[in-house]
Amino acid sequence: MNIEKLIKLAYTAREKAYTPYSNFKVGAAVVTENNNIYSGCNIENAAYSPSICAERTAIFKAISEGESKIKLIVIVGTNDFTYPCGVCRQVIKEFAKDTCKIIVANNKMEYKTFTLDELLPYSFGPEDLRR
Ligand SMILES: O=c1ccn([C@H]2C[C@H](O)[C@@H](CO)O2)c(=O)[nH]1
Ligand SMILES: [Zn+2]
Repeated sequence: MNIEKLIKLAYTAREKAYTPYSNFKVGAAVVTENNNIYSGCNIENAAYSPSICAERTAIFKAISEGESKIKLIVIVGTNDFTYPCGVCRQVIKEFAKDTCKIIVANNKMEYKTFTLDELLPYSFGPEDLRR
């Protein structure tokens, strides 16, 4: 699936965002190494801390369906470019292929592409526990 279609999928996922507290809606779409696609939105909670970001919703949907690695994630926020929070960067680290692309898009179909190393340098991950 091309990037434009994935961005559109993330826009559609964003429509489902449950954000009564922030009213900041985010959508995400991931492509797994098996070329399956999962999307997700942010889901907030009255107790605030149980809230989850769109990126983690999409990734956890993929993992819970038996996928193991993601090769691309697209993120669309409410206004301008929205970058993944630190927690989501760490979750991407856990499940990303080395070549994983992180694509941040705005509402005009414009997008920027990053590597995880750019967004999470000097990271800690699964390999650090295997030494
Ligand atoms: O990259 C981001 C940044 C924020 N949020 C969500 C968390 C919260 O529901 C709302 C405001 O922070 O946006 C995401 O889903 N992804
Ligand atoms: Zn996050």
